[in-house]
Amino acid sequence: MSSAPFQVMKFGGSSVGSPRRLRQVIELIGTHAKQGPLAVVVSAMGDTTDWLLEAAGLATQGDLEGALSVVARIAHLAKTNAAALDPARATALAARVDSLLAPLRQLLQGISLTRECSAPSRDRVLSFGELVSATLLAELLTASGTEATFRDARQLLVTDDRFGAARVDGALTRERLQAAVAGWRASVPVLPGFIAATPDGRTTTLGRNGSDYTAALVAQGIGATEVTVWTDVLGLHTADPDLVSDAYPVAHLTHGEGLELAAVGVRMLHPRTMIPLIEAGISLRIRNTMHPDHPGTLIDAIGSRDGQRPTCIATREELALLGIEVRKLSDQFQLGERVLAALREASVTVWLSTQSANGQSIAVVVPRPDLLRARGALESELAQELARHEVEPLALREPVTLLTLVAEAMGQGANVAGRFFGALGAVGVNVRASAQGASSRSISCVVDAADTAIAVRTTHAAFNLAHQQVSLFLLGRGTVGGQLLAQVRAQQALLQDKHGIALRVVGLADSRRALFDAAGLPLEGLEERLARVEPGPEPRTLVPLLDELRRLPVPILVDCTAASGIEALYTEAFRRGIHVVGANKKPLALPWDDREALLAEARRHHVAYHYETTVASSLPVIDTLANLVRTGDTVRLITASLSGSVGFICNELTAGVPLSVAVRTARERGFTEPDPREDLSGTDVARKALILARELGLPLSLSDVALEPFVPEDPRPGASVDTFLHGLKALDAAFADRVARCRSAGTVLRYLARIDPSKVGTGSPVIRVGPAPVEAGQPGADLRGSESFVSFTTTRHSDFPLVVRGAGAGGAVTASGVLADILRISQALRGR
Ligand SMILES: NC(=O)C1=CN([C@@H]2O[C@H](COP(=O)(O)OP(=O)(O)OC[C@H]3O[C@@H](n4cnc5c(N)ncnc54)[C@H](O)[C@@H]3O)[C@@H](O)[C@H]2O)C=CC1
Ligand SMILES: N[C@@H](CC=O)C(=O)O
Repeated sequence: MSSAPFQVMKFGGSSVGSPRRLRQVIELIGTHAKQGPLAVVVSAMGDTTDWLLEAAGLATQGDLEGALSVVARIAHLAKTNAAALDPARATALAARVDSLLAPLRQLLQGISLTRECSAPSRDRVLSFGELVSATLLAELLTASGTEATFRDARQLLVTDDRFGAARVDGALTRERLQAAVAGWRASVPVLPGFIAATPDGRTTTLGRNGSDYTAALVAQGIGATEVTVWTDVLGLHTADPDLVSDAYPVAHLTHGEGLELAAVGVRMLHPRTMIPLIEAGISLRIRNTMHPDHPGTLIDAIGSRDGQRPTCIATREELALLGIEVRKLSDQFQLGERVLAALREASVTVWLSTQSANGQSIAVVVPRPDLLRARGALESELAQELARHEVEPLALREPVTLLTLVAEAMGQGANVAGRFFGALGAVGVNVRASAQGASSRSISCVVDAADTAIAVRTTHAAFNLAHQQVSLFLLGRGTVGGQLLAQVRAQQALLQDKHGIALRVVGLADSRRALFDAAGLPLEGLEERLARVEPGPEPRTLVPLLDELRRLPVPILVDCTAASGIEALYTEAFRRGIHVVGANKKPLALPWDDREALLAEARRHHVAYHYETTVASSLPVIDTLANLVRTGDTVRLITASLSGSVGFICNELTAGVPLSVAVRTARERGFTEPDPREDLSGTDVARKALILARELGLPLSLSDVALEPFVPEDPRPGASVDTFLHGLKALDAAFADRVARCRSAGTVLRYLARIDPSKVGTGSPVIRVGPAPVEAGQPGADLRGSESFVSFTTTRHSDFPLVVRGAGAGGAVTASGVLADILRISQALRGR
């Protein structure tokens, strides 16, 4: 017979709750039993424990019939499961279930007569769930070819008589288990979890996670090396997967981390379970019955094998925060000591307590259901001080959530607390209390319950995700917005894998409709989905959506509209800590004071406002200029062809294309503004030139620009774009003539901007925008298609101006510039 050490496997209620799961359990046990000695601990099937409580409750109310119908439900589940696994012996197994439950029926009858369910009776009632499942599992295993024997835990685990949460007599339990184990190698022992007995044989229960505790005690008693808890998840996750979709199973944890997580309320672990394992150096594995090949989580003395040490985020909800503060400075009160003693006396669990450095105030976090008791205990303890107004009335906050980060390396690096609180602060979560104790493995804080999901998601991302999540709210789904969506779709995976940036489009709006989902909008078919949204009332506001956006990681409002007045929305965004990336020039062409106020608002709230594409699309014009200025160069002159659309039209005209056709083509190719009159009037170029001049610090406004339009002003300004385009035919001949004159003079027609800072204070315009014949060989003469160019003559670049040149308009290039601005923000914020 093998002398190899035992393994212990524990199966929870869900693992044995249905024929399908039960079949997997039997297969698993069969496989593992062949590999070495095995002991099995099992919980009650499915919801049986809840049903038993229900039956006890009904019996206590005198409703025996109701109680017995619940027992029938329990019996039915057990019989159905057994019959499905061993149909040949279905009748015998059903009889077995009935005989096992017969004492329960009698017990409930007694309870219904006395209308009293004492704590010992309640424990006896509850014990039937595990007794039935362990008995059936042993029989089904044997029938399947794995020799197994039911072993009654009540003869092995000895406890005191605190019914409901009995305390185990470790020494006596170990003694009994050591004596029993010798007979366990020939046949797999199957023990009911959760139940034990007093030395005189009265049934007790072990409280929350009792079956895991049974498994740990059995493992310690029989000298096992490993306990596997089989459950329905892939292991212990970095955070509650219901709250964080990115949470992932942790491969390895140390015993210390496991204990810490158990202590702060991670449901899968309990401190009582961890202690025998730690004492005896036993590893704990958490694995999924449905995925037996997945290694799950291993918790042992070593922890991480590969340097990967994710931080687990644990939450404990349904708590209340009580604050007590002494009004005057005194060392008489011993406040903390008295508060904790009073709560202990009142049997109130304290999940967190934190005192001010001088001990004058203390905050305690208690279970919400115990709040009244806790409050009563404290008010009675401090009655005299409260009456004398030496202590402030108790401050109360509920519901709150305790959020704890656990990682072995937590205390070993600088700025863990900074990252933790910084991440929470960035999404507007107010930390109500915090504690980092002697343990270097955890740091906790208390947040309002309403903030639980955002707090967990944010800290999880800040500590665990190799990538930075970025939340985009896109305004505009036209030429630029549509291309941007396509580029995000195409680049998303690469950006996440190679650059650690996870772009998530959470909102999309056009001029009439909006879609928003904090979890991220699926990009496939998104524009079509927006188009199907019923338009909202006019005028509409997007501000409530900004309130949602601000709570997401790295929130960015992306403006791909040409809307006027949108600066009001930017201001609201800045105030909420939301960054803005804009292709829209209008907010930057506001009167000087308004533009300054807008930028100041962004600075005040420490958010970025990037607008590289407002001048010459994705060409690096603003960035280049900013670098020249920042590095101390002096810009003497800027000459530029700033309009990709008008540049394109000039080239088409030169090639003999009529003006009306050239404008239509420019529009079709996405080079023009939504209203091409903005281009042809020169207004769009004037805005761009103004944006550049202002980057130089010149406090100019649009009215300061000396502007000569490319096309004479439309005599019908209110006309539709189509009517305007149609009317352009009338100008075809004049433009053909203009171009011919240029050609015969050896020049090409261009539309240029000139910014000359030396003109400041001279009375001559600093900014000039207008058509100009350009001689061959001069900058701009050889521009092709929608090319733009900007030439900076500076102190350092005096002989040979610094020239930026390339496509200056178009949906795809502009969108790529917008995306680059988004990535600039994302990269700057990575790891924060
Ligand atoms: N097309 C180009 O080559 C370049 C364009 N830009 C700028 O990009 C912006 C967008 O241009 P396009 O995409 O060509 O325009 P577009 O007309 O194709 O699209 C504009 C979009 O904005 C939406 N919109 C309008 N007002 C809105 C509001 N208040 N809220 C939400 N959505 C609103 C419209 O419904 C439409 O979906 C403009 O400001 C333009 O100056 C900048 C550089 C180059
Ligand atoms: N209408 C603009 C597009 C970019 O701003 C242009 O043609 O330059």
